Amino acid sequence: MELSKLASRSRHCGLVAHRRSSTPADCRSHITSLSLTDTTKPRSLMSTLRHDVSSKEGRVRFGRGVEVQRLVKCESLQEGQVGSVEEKTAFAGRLENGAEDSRQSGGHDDGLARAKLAVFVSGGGSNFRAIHAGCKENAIFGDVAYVVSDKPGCKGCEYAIENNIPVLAYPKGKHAPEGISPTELVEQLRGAGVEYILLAGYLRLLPSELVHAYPRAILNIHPALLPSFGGKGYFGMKVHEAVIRSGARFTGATVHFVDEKYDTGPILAQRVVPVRADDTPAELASRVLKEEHQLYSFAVSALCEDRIFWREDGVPIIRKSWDEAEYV
Ligand SMILES: Nc1nc2c(c(=O)[nH]1)N[C@@H](CN(C=O)c1ccc(C(=O)N[C@@H](CCC(=O)O)C(=O)O)cc1)CN2
Ligand SMILES: NCC(=O)N[C@@H]1O[C@H](COP(=O)([O-])[O-])[C@@H](O)[C@H]1O
Repeated sequence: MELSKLASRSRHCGLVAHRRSSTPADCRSHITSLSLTDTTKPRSLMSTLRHDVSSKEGRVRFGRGVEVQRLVKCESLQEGQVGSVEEKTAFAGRLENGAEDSRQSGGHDDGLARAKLAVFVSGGGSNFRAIHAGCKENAIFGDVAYVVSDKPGCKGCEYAIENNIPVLAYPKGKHAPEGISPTELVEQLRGAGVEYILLAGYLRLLPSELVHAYPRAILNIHPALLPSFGGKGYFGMKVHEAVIRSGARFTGATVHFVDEKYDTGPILAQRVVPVRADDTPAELASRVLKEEHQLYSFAVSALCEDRIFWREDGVPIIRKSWDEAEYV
């Protein structure tokens, strides 16, 4: 799709090219537009771009749908040197057939579609309920399309059913004899157009098929400051018991992207919670849980609005707005 056509359809087509002080002030920039086919995958497009924009200069980000990234070259620079660029990008894939009326896009005036979410739970589901409330109040530009659980009788699943959200049982087990296979799980979620997966107190290891099917699109909330107090065996009250036993003066909550192992994926956001000398695990858990609800909603809101960019070293960072990074 030609850039000009896309520009007319998306509000995100404003180009923001920041010149570094080292770049000659007389730098004139011209835009090299990229023609784009609908089948272009953001990743291949970005890797194509990346070799054009030297890694120290370019910051690329992955959003939903197909991204159009414009390469700004400063002609007055030395041959081969590229001025630093930080560009807004446009997302062809999420535009709703040129939706003009912002109401069609759930209150956002840029014609983008709300993200479809799947939330994985195993217990009470308070983080899930906080996310769901955020979606209903439009604090999160998304909708919970599915709940997945290894314990379909848990309170989180009861809440889903009360709110007409379909529940999938995964994996098959004593609490879920009707559980589906990893392949069926991927097919169901992909088939329903789910774009992001949110683990919220889910206590099983996600299968690698799912992790690979959703690169940079699965988040987890952990009730401690990773990488401390994480990994196999660290879940629920066990985490807070370990924190208190260790004598740590601070704990907190972590939102991270999910990889194939427990709690080792890239950290996206954290909040600190002081530990009190006389804390019981339950008292500490309660204070941390309050922070989790706020932090997770904040992070999921950024995810659904494509306000996460990835630093060259692989650290994801939330943008408070298009022009301002917020390292939380
Ligand atoms: N592929 C991934 N799957 C999951 C991750 C992850 O980071 N990558 N995070 C966990 C959530 N989690 C911590 O945040 C976590 C959950 C459970 C365990 C654990 O030790 N589980 C026990 C079984 C517990 C039970 O079934 O009652 C175990 O595996 O022996 C550690 C960390 C969710 N999945
Ligand atoms: N390692 C995973 C883990 O311990 N997750 C934790 O389980 C609790 C679930 O509460 P919820 O079901 O009320 O959201 C939350 O504190 C969450 O951080």
